[in-house]
Amino acid sequence: MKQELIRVIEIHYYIFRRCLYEALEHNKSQNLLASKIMEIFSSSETLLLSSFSCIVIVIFICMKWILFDSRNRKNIPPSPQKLPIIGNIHHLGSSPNRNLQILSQKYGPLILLRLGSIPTLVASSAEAAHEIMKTHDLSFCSRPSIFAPNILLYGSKSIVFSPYGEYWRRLKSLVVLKLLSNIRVKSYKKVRENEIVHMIQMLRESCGTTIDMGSMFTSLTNNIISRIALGRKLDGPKYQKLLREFVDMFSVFCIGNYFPWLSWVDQVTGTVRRAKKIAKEFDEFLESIIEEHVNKKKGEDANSNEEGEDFVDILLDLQKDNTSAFALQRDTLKALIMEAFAAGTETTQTSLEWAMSELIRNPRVMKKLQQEVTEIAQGRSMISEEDLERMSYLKAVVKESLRLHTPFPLLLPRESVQDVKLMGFDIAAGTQVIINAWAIARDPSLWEEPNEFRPERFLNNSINYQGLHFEWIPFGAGRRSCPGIQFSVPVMELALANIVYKFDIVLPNGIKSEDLDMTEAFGITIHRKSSLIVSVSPRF
Ligand code: HEM
Repeated sequence: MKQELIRVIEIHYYIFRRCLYEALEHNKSQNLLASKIMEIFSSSETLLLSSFSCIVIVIFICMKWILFDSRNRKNIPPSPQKLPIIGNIHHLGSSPNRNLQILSQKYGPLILLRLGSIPTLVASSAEAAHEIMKTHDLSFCSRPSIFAPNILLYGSKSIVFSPYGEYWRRLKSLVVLKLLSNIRVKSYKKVRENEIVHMIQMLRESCGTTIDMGSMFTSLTNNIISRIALGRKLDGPKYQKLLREFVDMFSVFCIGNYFPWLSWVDQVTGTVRRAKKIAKEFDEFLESIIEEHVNKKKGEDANSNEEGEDFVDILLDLQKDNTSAFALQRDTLKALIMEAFAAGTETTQTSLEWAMSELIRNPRVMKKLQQEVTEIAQGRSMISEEDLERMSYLKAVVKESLRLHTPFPLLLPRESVQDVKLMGFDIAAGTQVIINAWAIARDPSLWEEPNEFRPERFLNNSINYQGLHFEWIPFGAGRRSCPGIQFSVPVMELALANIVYKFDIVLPNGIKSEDLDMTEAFGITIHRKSSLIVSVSPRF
């Protein structure tokens, strides 16, 4: 090695001298200068100096060599073949959860993809999920910067897409303690029950004809969230449309999400303009709602709203609270309200639609559920939230449906904040992380007959919503887990219990229940591709 180094220095020094000589020789008029320079160059000090610079160059080369070698020695998770420029984007296809499941069967539970220019780790086993969201939760607790929330949520000022840090911590604890606490969510019981009565009325009116259950569940969840968040319903097709566009914007393809340096293309394609237009309209609407609340508070009749305080009321009070360590800016307030719509409506609506689809396709389960709710209701006109506690089969139905139809099949992307060793692999800081919760929930080594709808598997076991059992994580786990569980689960349970209690449900035009189309469509959530059109008839 030493000999080689000396030889390299000698050769470089010789070549350097030769080149200089040739270059100067070329220009005859500079001959004198050439010989002068060569003279200087041949002096012993210069020899020393140039030898030193050659050594520096060689050390630099060796360092690079060593570094490159150590990088090579790093244990990187397996990767399927990449295409030039796009990397592995083509592997996602139109059903990323299914396609990534297939890849994991070939390459193992941890795969490293390159989506455009973004290194992306995909985890597809309960063990990998446990390692990421529990053992190394702190290393994987950030979120990547994504186009839609940057525009729609005031530069990602809400919780979901905030990078990990003090701002996110304070905001999350504020929301968990003030907006989505157990007591607070219970206080909205009247709103939920009231909207369920309204939905049952719609179903009753549809008897003798058909009804689109998906649209009905959309109205139910929109009404509940808007009454709780804003104090009133989003009446009129204008706001319904705006809300639809707002939610849809989160699943629009943006080149900037894969190639940050190409985000200008999203300007050219009009995606940015469209998002800004929606954000502006939503902002104007929220401003008018906030003004309404401020004016109402001025004429303070504290309990004038019979539904109690809504989210805007609570947040405005927090804004005025000088004792709070966290100054709540107006944009943050609006981002939190928008987030409730973005995170809470489509997820709950989709879950309800899938649960109802599975009940229709599985008459045995439907019958068993109807027996349970009828027994507990004891002839009362409606099932109340208090009744739900005793409905263990209903709870199992909801959990089983969330297992087969995890609304966010890949959860929400995370990002590593530091280099970390994960199951023997080296994961670099800044790697995007996807957890295929859908694949885990259908893993045959964890679930018997995983593609069957069998609520019984959730009876008499301890799997709960808290994200402690990594084979079933529809709400995520760890620091970034969903704070909206207590908000959405009672809505799903109450809606399903009352529908199956009051009605028998069949598919129209004599379509057999087992022929119900269950094709999935991938968007912000995984939802039914076709509408769920049914006929209902009263049970008594
Ligand atoms: C069926 C209904 C719902 C499902 C399946 C669901 C699922 C999820 C999932 C998978 C995550 C990411 C967890 C992770 O990264 O580990 C999440 C985050 C979140 N969810 Fe939900 N969610 C639902 C309803 C709601 C509701 C009703 C709200 C609020 C009203 C809500 C607010 C949030 C927020 C704020 C976060 C971000 C947490 C963070 O980044 O720290 N979710 N949700």
